[in-house]
Amino acid sequence: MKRYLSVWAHLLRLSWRLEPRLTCAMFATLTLNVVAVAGIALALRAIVNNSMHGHLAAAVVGAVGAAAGYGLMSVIGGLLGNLRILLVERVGMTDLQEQIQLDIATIDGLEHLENPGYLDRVTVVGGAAWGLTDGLWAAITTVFTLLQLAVSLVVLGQVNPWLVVLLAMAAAPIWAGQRGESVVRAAEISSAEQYRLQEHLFDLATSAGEGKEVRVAGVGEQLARLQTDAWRAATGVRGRARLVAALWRFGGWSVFSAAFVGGLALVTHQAQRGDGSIGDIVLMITIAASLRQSVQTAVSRASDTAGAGRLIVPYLWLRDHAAGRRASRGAAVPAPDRLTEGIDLDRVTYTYPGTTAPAMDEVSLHIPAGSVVAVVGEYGSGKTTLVKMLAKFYQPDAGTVRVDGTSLAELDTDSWHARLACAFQDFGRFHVRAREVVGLGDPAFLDDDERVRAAVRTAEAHEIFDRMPDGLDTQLGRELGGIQLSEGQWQRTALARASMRRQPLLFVLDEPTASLDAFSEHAIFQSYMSRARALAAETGGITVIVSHRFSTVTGADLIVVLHQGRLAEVGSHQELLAAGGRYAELYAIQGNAYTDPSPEA
Ligand SMILES: Nc1ncnc2c1ncn2[C@@H]1O[C@H](COP(=O)(O)OP(=O)(O)OP(=O)(O)O)[C@@H](O)[C@H]1O
Repeated sequence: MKRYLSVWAHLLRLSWRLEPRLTCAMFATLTLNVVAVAGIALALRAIVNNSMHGHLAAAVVGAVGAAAGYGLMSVIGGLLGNLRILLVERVGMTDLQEQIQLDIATIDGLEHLENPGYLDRVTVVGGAAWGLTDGLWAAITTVFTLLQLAVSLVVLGQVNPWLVVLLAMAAAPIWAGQRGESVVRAAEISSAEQYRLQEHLFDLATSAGEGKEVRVAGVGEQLARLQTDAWRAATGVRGRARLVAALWRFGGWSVFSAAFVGGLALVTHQAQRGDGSIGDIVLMITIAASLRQSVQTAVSRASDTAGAGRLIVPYLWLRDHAAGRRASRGAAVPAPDRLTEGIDLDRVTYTYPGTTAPAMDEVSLHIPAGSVVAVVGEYGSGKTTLVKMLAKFYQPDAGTVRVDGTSLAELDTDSWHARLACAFQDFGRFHVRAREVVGLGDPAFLDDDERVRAAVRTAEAHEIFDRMPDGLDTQLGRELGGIQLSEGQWQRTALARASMRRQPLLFVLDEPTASLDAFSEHAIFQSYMSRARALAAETGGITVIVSHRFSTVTGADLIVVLHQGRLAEVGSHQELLAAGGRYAELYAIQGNAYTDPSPEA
């Protein structure tokens, strides 16, 4: 509870710091709302009683008070809603959202983005800024609405203590409404499958992709019939549930109306007996009419507060996780200027969270400075995991990765990342301008068009960029009104991005040509081989190429063969062929597959 309150307190301080005037206006409006209803009711009573007793001046004062109260009431509702939205937009969606995004984007490693247990929380908290800030104002509004109810009850209680029962009765329509809603929700859940089915059938019948098969098979009519049946089944269940919900609401309102009539009779009787006044009747009607709305507001804002409470747990988890990761960095050693020895893996073992088999199993390997290393192996043998380990995206469960003798765990992550250049298999498709899609590879040179163009040339991507309608200003991605690229073209943009850093200590190409044709692949490997040699001479930088196609990596200094997370073999192409082991076998199979015409062909 203390930690929950600390989050609300933090958000309130944030609101005060960023938007002091809006925050004050919000509190002022809430305070006016507390007294408005009771004030109007008292003013109306004063008008009636004073008019009846001929006190004209006092009746006029009451009328002015009532008019002011009604004026206030008519703006307060809209004002509260608008102020709330403004505060959420200007505080939650700016500062808090930025802080959440920063935490997610700067946590060391990838576990929080890959491990399903973490990912669920990251997904929730990633979109939580609105709900959290709104939750603060929901909690404050709940408190003020309860105060408003308390004031109204005190005023009613003065007329007749039994009228306090009206409050409980005002909750009846709300309770019955919620019962009805839960019936509708249950019906929606039970008919969700039929509903999804009819949506799916509709998509099948109307989309271009499946439309081809639908026409060839001639099943258009059947699909339309099935879709209608599924629609009827889903809406039938939902329609009946809405009817039940309407009955619940009717029942709830009947209870409140009965209590209202009872209250009216009581106050009227009191007035007839001379214990009360006609003004009391007007006062009671005014307050009772607003009771249901106030209870409704208190209930719905309290439930919004509880809803936001569910966001607090993942939000606090993210804050703690990010802080813990930052603290565990310790006194980090900066990355070296150049590599002299190289990178060593010493019995490195790693199992992905939530899995049982290690993706890297006691891998020991020396990668000399300045070398070109090819990592090969079947699907799922651990190639990408190895390069991610070198990039310090994961901490080994056991064993150590050393860079020129310093454990990667001790190296400052940011400074190591600043000396990496990577084109990953699951490359990013950034919907930004052409200049940025490449320049983001080295933000320090984002606006350096010459450097961007050089990276484009290195990635052999100039043909794509030359054809862009607005050159480097071209927007990419159709959703943003930009041009659409093919998979191969997106991959080239990733390669160009990875080519922005001129002097990386580690240059990773993880299946950089998987979406490209054989001709492009050959040209790219030639280009990157000579770049790797230049890099080796300048900084002792290592180039790691992951590939399925053995024929493309024969020129590497060192070929690392992985099998089920273990190091199967390591050596040069010639050494591995001579050894006649797994590499030689797989190389022969791939060679035959490319050269032998298949019998069916
Ligand atoms: N994020 C992850 N969470 C859980 N398991 C993972 C994750 N990434 C990879 N794995 C598992 O780890 C093993 C090694 O995967 P990895 O991607 O390193 O293999 P790979 O050799 O690069 O495969 P491919 O050639 O298909 O890219 C596989 O069994 C894979 O299913």
